[in-house]
Amino acid sequence: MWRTCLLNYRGFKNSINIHFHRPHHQVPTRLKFIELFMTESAMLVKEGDSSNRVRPLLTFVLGGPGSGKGTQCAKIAETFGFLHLSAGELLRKEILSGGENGSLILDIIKEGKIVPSEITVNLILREIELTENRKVLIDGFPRTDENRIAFERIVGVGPDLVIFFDCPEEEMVKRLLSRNQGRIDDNIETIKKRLEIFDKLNLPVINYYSSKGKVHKIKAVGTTEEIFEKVNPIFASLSLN
Ligand SMILES: Nc1ncnc2c1ncn2[C@@H]1O[C@H](COP(=O)(O)OP(=O)(O)OP(=O)(O)O)[C@@H](O)[C@H]1O
Ligand SMILES: O=c1ccn([C@@H]2O[C@H](COP(=O)(O)O)[C@@H](O)[C@H]2O)c(=O)[nH]1
Ligand SMILES: [Mg+2]
Repeated sequence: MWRTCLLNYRGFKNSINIHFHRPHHQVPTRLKFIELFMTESAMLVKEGDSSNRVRPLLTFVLGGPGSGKGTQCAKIAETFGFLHLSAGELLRKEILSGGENGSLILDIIKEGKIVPSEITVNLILREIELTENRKVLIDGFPRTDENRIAFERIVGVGPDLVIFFDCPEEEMVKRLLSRNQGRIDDNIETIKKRLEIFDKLNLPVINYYSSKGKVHKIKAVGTTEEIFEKVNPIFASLSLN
């Protein structure tokens, strides 16, 4: 049995209808996902409801270890209804679930190094495929230019915006050493390595997105609430409904 799907693509100037015709049993999630992601500004237009984005609004949230990415993402998610995906958390879950890459991931995290892109991108992709939420925060990814390129290759698009929490090293170290969540990488030896990797590999990613005009840099000092006061207007100014 064949099925015809209609996608109304609304660009900045024009609107076109795209018809997909394919066997009913061949509607795999990945294909659906590629369709959904085929364009930066694709919108599914239901009659009387233009608020239903096809492609999720993607936000990358970056910053050094302990800069407060997770803390602020939780507040953004709660206030603005985003799905919060922490790449580090997905990798830690993969270790705990005894997945096939678990021991490799554990060894890499202990050293503060970066997990191969394919593994992380596929974990993120799986979560995006599972959710109906069209507003997604990706916390702590991409960590390297290679991560960034792999994401764009596999997913087909980049972020709509990037938040960069800029925090002094000594503040980050202080926060990490008092986090007390039993993380294997929250010890001073691994923290030093994570900071080095951040400077060497993650700052170039931030610079890349800055050159594209996508980065909102937030000075991440002060209380959680003070920092959120700087974050809030960025999301409040987006048309999220
Ligand atoms: N503004 C703040 N002032 C003081 N402590 C904070 C602040 N924001 C977060 N923290 C605390 O600092 C620690 C690190 O914060 P968080 O986990 O949000 O950082 P992160 O950027 O996600 O770190 P990582 O990269 O290691 O996952 C946590 O214990 C958190 O409660
Ligand atoms: O995209 C990613 C994200 C994380 N890692 C590894 O996990 C740890 C912890 O990440 P947090 O964001 O601090 O929770 C990080 O130091 C890396 O080792 C990764 O490889 N790729
Ligand atoms: Mg975190």
